[in-house]
Amino acid sequence: MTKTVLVTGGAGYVGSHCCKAFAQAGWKVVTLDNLSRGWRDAVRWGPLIECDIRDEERVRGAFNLYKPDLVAHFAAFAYVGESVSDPALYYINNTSGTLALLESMRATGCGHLLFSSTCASYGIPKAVPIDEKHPQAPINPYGWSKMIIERMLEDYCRAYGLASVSLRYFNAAGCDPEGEIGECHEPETHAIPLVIEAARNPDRPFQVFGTDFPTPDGTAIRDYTHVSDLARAHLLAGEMLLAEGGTHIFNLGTGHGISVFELIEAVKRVARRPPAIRHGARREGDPPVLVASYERAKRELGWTPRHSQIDFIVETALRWRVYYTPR
Ligand SMILES: NC(=O)c1ccc[n+]([C@@H]2O[C@H](COP(=O)([O-])OP(=O)(O)OC[C@H]3O[C@@H](n4cnc5c(N)ncnc54)[C@H](O)[C@@H]3O)[C@@H](O)[C@H]2O)c1
Ligand SMILES: O=c1ccn([C@@H]2O[C@H](COP(=O)(O)OP(=O)(O)O[C@H]3O[C@H](CO)[C@H](O)[C@H](O)[C@H]3O)[C@@H](O)[C@H]2O)c(=O)[nH]1
Repeated sequence: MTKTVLVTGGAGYVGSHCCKAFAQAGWKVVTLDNLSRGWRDAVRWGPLIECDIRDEERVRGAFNLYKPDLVAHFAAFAYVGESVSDPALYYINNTSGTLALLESMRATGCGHLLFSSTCASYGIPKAVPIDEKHPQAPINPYGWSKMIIERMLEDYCRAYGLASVSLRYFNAAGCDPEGEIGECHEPETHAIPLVIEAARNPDRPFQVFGTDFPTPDGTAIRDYTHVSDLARAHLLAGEMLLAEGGTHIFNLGTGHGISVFELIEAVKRVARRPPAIRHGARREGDPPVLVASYERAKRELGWTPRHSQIDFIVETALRWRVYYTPR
């Protein structure tokens, strides 16, 4: 029988790629998004319910109508800097919003959830690669707003039987290889789209946030993971969850770090143009190195990244930027 997934935040970057992956695997997909930071035209694989996750009456109506087997919960705000200047926004939208969603699930008998967590919940790592047993010590309200949700999910499992998987993404990167959807944040703060922009437009140079990190080339190292690989992990996690239940946590990364200078070189190679660059100060709260161990996802989900070579990430992001961006 066809299974149904309700995707909160499905009009956003990672959520829309997941909608595509589930639809391609034969699932019925329903998106629930208030379009506060998402895009109507990214919703291509099923209906859009334009609604806030905190609007419990309408959310419960959607659950009663579509009777989803699984919820994939992406809806959140995700700007670290904004979370520092306006933490209330993050605790209200992310943490309290998720609590409202959990209550709607409980009221309507939906018992399976995939949750977008983040490597930001680890804070400054004590050792890399980071595995799931590494202590969580967020250094900003965004990370806290997500870590508290992981805790809620454990308690909801113990008391009410809610089954969940928290997926701690490292840096989501790249765009749909078929060019149907891509990354559109406004404002864009992520490194890859900004370096690409700097290669296309010398008037918009890319500012390197810190060249004095304790790394081989002095710039910060991140684990860029192709968004289509993340999407496939959600599908595998959803199937596992329906079969096994329980509370699970998985890192999603590649185990391979790329420095900001290496990223700039990759864009130069792929775009065949040198991006305009400025060297700037470190951004507050940026750890020097964030690299995942994804051994648990490999072992328990059978997941390994397939599309996360940096040149392919840049190629797909560039293709989207050139052909598909204007909205
Ligand atoms: N992009 C990354 O590198 C990254 C890394 C780690 C974790 N995450 C997490 O993954 C998820 C998706 O991130 P993204 O980059 O796709 O963000 P995004 O902003 O592109 O998408 C988020 C979507 O959620 C919607 N939304 C926000 N608040 C809502 C609410 N209250 N009700 C209904 N819809 C709401 C927005 O309109 C948007 O469409 C987030 O939870 C984020 O914290 C992202
Ligand atoms: O203009 C810029 C933007 C970024 N960077 C650098 O590029 C790297 C990647 O930065 P991003 O902003 O693309 O990504 P982050 O690693 O800061 O953030 C990602 O990981 C976070 C957890 O730390 C959150 O989960 C967030 O949602 C997710 O995008 C960092 O070293 C950053 O300092 C620059 O040098 N210049």
